[in-house]
Amino acid sequence: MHLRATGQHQVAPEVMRPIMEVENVDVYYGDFRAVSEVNLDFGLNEITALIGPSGCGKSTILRSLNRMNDLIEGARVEGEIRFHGENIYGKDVDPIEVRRRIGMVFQKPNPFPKSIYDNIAYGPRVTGMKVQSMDDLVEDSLTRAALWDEVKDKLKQSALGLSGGQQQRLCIARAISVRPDVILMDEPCASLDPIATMRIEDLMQELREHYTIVIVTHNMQQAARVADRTAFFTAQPSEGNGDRTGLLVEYGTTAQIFEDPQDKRTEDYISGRFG
Ligand SMILES: Nc1ncnc2c1ncn2[C@@H]1O[C@H](COP(=O)(O)OP(=O)(O)OP(=O)(O)O)[C@@H](O)[C@H]1O
Repeated sequence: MHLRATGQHQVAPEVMRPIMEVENVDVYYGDFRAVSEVNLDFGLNEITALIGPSGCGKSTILRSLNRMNDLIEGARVEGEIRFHGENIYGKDVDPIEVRRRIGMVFQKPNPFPKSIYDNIAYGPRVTGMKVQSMDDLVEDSLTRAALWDEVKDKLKQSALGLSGGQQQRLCIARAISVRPDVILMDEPCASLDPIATMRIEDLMQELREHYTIVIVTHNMQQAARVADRTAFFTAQPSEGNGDRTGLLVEYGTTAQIFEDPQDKRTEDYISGRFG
């Protein structure tokens, strides 16, 4: 039995307008090759889901998209990842600027132990962004993250007093505040209840009007609901030392991946026979 793809993906254009291109990418942790030869484009204003069994390298690839892996000792990316045509690993590229333009939201909401207002204002301040009115920027970011109405009367209160779902929307607002083009989400709903999860999924559909989203999810129904395109990864023993290396098996529109998978490994995974 296949999951039916039910989300906005049905309108995914056949011809993608790529904003990011991943070309022949291998990612290593020391000598260990965690993922191998990934080729993948991300379409402008699309939601792309990365799915696959545990350990296949989804988070590793996601972190390489905004040079977050730079912060992990021993991590190394080979190949090219282009953003608006420019290699983000190029010699003169500032990784801080890369992370501003390609923001990230993590599995566990991680607001700063500061006020709601300061959580949003922090990024623009430390990056020296020119801001006409910080109040307006805070309101705009919280509105875009569908949180403004719930917090507008308590902006000076600690962000840690918010519910998990609100904290995650705050983290999305924080990512938005520095005006990124792309938002990477690493299992953003993993710690949330079904209602909070639904709010984030609805929010993602609103955000894709203005942003490109790449989401790692364990939840295939979620990929089927939200993503325009889906990439299925798996991990296979590599020759020699028995390590398992992640690889991209199949990439297509979400409808194609879930309803007409071309590779048996994809079919087995989405039909629950594996993983
Ligand atoms: N910081 C690290 N140092 C060394 N190895 C790592 C590190 N992070 C991940 N790995 C290894 O890289 C491989 C891919 O891990 P990764 O977390 O990217 O997979 P994943 O598909 O996101 O898994 P999960 O779904 O369980 O989160 C695994 O073998 C993992 O053990």
